[in-house]
Amino acid sequence: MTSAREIIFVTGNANKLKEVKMILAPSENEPSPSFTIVNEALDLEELQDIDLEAIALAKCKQAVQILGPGRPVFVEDTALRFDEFNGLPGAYIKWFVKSMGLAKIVQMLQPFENKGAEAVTTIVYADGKGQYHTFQGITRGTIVDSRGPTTFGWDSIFQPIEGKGQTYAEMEKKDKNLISQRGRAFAQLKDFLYNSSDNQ
Ligand SMILES: O=c1nc[nH]c2c1ncn2[C@H]1C[C@H](O)[C@@H](COP(=O)(O)OP(=O)(O)OP(=O)(O)O)O1
Ligand SMILES: [Mg+2]
Repeated sequence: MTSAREIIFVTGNANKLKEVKMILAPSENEPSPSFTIVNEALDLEELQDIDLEAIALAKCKQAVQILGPGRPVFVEDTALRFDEFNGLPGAYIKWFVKSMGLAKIVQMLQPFENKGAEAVTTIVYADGKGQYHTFQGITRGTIVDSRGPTTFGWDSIFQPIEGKGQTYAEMEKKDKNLISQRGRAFAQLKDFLYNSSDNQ
């Protein structure tokens, strides 16, 4: 048996890595894929932009520059867009969580009736042959008072519409992955990596 091709996931976020490894793993009846995922925890610069694809592409190009052009690599950027704020904080949500904390983020929406939000994960995969491929997943939800463990970003204040009234933080990982923006984006990358003939 030949050794599996390595694909590098550049992220400094251990929670993302854990979810992505679960999502990309073969399901029960699927044969093992011809690749393995390895992690590089590089701290990439992130473009200041509203355009989520532009942010993820710039992040991926930087990873390619650091790791070398011949190595397959992907990055993802995850945004939380409030309807009332026309999509902000968006990609800046990381800095809101870090600087303000979850309770004040919830309070920002207190004057408004509309607590609707969408979570968006944008992946850019560089195939090691000079091509960049983009995938995106979106999940709609509501911003609520924090419920559940606060171990992963804004998981405890985001209640997806499709769930059973639980926040992401209250859900089992496998259930979150079934409906989450990350689950949806990586299902597309999984399909691409498992099935695309020029990826063997
Ligand atoms: O499913 C999620 N549920 C709750 N919170 C989440 C989720 N996914 C990302 N997050 C948080 C992490 C970070 O505070 C921000 C995204 O920022 P983002 O730049 O994409 O992530 P990061 O800097 O932590 O890792 P990376 O090294 O991959 O850029 O939202
Ligand atoms: Mg980041």
